[in-house]
Order: sequence, then C-alpha cells, then structure tokens
Amino acid sequence: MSTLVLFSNYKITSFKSMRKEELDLLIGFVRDNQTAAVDLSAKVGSLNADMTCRMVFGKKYMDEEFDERGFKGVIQEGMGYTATPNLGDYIPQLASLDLQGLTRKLKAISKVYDRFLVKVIGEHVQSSSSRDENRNKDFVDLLLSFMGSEETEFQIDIEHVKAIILDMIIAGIDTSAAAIEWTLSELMKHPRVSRKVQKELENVVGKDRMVEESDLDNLEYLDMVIKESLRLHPVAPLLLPHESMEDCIVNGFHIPKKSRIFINAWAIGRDPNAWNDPDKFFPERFVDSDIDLRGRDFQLIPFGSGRRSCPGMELGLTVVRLVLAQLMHCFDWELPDGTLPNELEMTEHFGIVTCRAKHLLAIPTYRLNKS
Ligand code: HEM
Repeated sequence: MSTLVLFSNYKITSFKSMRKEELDLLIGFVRDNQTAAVDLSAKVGSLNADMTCRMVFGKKYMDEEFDERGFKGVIQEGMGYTATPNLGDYIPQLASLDLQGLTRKLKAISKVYDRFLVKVIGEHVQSSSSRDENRNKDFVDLLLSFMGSEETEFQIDIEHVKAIILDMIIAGIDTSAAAIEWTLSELMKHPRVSRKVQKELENVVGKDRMVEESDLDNLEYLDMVIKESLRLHPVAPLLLPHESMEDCIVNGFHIPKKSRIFINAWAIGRDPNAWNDPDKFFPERFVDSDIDLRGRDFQLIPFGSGRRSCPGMELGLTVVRLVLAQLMHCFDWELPDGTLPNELEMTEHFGIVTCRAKHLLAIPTYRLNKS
C-alpha cells in the first residue's frame, strides 16, 4: 500500500505546491530575521512537522489540539520510551513486572495518540460528503477509502488506519529533519564544501530566482554532500529492529529463527574496511562512484535495505534535497558568537532517530539578487 499508493511518484508530486508554500514561509521568516541567529534545528523541525501533517491529515494542527505537551513533545516522549532498552525484552520472565514502568508509560501515551487519531478520522468522515472530489486526497482520505471496500486487495479496518497514520507521522517527521540538521551542520563545519554547493546552485539556478523542485536532479554535488552526511550521521543509527524468519548463518555466526536483529548502520558507515579515511567529511569520495542510498550497496544503508527498507525514501530525499538547496541558495550562514567552523560541536542525542544534542544556530545573510 505504501509503495503503490501513499508514496507513488504521482502522490509525491501531488504535494509539490504544499511543500513550496511551507518552505516559502520559512525562507520569508529567515529573511525577516537576518540580524539574529536562527534556531535552524527548531525551524527545520517545525517545517517538517507541518509538511507531514498536511500530507497525512490534510491540515496543520495546533499543539494544544493534541495535548498540553504539544504534538512534537508527545511524539518525542513516545519515541524516547520506545528507544529505551527494556529489561523485559531480554529477560522475558521479568516482562510482566514492567520494572522500568515503560509499558505503563507507553500505554498512557498511546491513549493520547488514540484520542487524537479518533478526532482526525471523525473530522474526515464527517466532512467527506461535503468535500470537493477533485481536491488532492491526504493519507487519511486514501486509507479510509480502502476501508470495507471489496474492490481492493488491501483489507483494512479502523485500527489499521490509526496504526498506519501513526507510523507515517512518527517515521516521517524527525527523520527528514535530522538529515537536514546534520547536513547543515557539516556544511557549517566545512566552508569549502558550502561554497562548492552554492557555486553549483548559482550555475544551475542562477541568483535571480529561488530553487524549484525541477532543479533538484541537476544538483549532483549536493547529492554527494547528502550521501556523505547520511554515511556519517545515519539518522536511524540502528535502523529498526528486524527479526530472522528462519535459522541462518552469517559470517560463521549461527542466528536462530526469531532472533531480534539490530543492524548498526552508524558503525558500517565509519568502518575503515569499507571506507578510506572514514571519519573525514569528503563528499568528493562519491565522484565516479555508483554507490547509492537505495540499499543495494551494503556499506551505505541509511534507509535500510530490502523489503522492510524505508517506504518514504523518495519523499524523504525530495524534502531533504529541496530544503537544503533552498537554505543554501538563499542565504550565507555564519555561526554565532564568533564560533569558528571547526569549533562547532557535533554531539549526538541518541534515540531511534539521532539528532544533534544542541540545536544548530546560525546567522543568515540573504544572497539572491531579487528583493
Ligand atoms: C531522510 C529521511 C528518512 C530516513 C533517513 C529514513 C530512514 C528509515 C529507516 C532506516 C527505516 C528502517 C529500515 C530498516 O529497518 O531496514 C525506515 C522505516 C520507515 N520509514 Fe523512513 N526514513 C526517512 C523518511 C521517511 C518519511 C518521510 C516517511 C513517511 C512519511 C518514512 C516512513 C517510514 C516507514 C513507515 C517506515 C517503517 C517501514 C516498516 O514498517 O517496515 N520515512 N526509515
């Protein structure tokens, strides 16, 4: 369903004008605030949350419509509990005691999610008869249209709809934002690479207009920068847990059926057996290389590989490329308080999605010709 319907090329393209509207708001805000440092981590996080909400729910929701902790706050709290190693997973006899209280806390969070999802679905059902049939359908519309339908191969009920929506929101918001945040951080740290990205943008786009999505395929160097950033900072460093379907032997290790498997994409991206100078940020390593991000090349798997790899990859890459290109094309960036590029701290905050421990702040200067 994800591949054929939700993330088809047609569907991704149908949200192009929405992405432009949201990104233009951010660019406008930054242009109006050029004297102070912009909290890029917070701004990029909100931009992605807004884009994802409009695609999945058809509109943005105010924080207070969710819960007093706000939309992002609750999602992050839930993700935090999910990422915490749970004793009960390793010693099943202890699971029912819930010694860390994780099950109890997650159940409480799931009630908040559930209340919100019931409200969103209710709003869609109520307004379905009065809605314009030609308007662009959001994910909730699409999923509801499969429910109870005999004509489709996807047999789903309301609990599936809730689960899929939640999955999309959780998997979509922080991942793209963290990928943008890390790439911007590496660009701030490496002015040579930043200048080269801006030079490419000047050649492809010119300084008289902003970037359009149709320009993205011509930005080859930016693609290398993104690959290099995802190699060093795979936003889901351990991917998602997998389970072996049958007994198998990998590199001489016996893996019994039904084992829980973690793939350390972070370590693979920095493995000296797979990469020369692995700790160096050097996008040019991808010149004349056919290593891509799609999971064919096992030394670079930020989206996983195979059937359970990320279904939102094309969409995620479109957003990451577009936002980075626009921010780098429209502005020069300087670190605040006289911080030198090589002094920028890169400490990670570990979670299922690993973002920066400290927000990335930078001072913008508008650089296009047109006012
Ligand atoms: C740069 C952006 C993104 C990155 C780096 C990323 C990365 C990943 C990774 C590593 C996985 C786990 C794969 C595995 O364990 O093998 C995953 C799964 C998933 N991603 Fe993404 N993702 C991104 C954007 C998105 C977006 C925008 C969406 C949807 C709106 C999305 C939806 C999903 C879903 C639904 C899954 C779970 C698939 C399943 O249940 O098997 N992702 N993603």
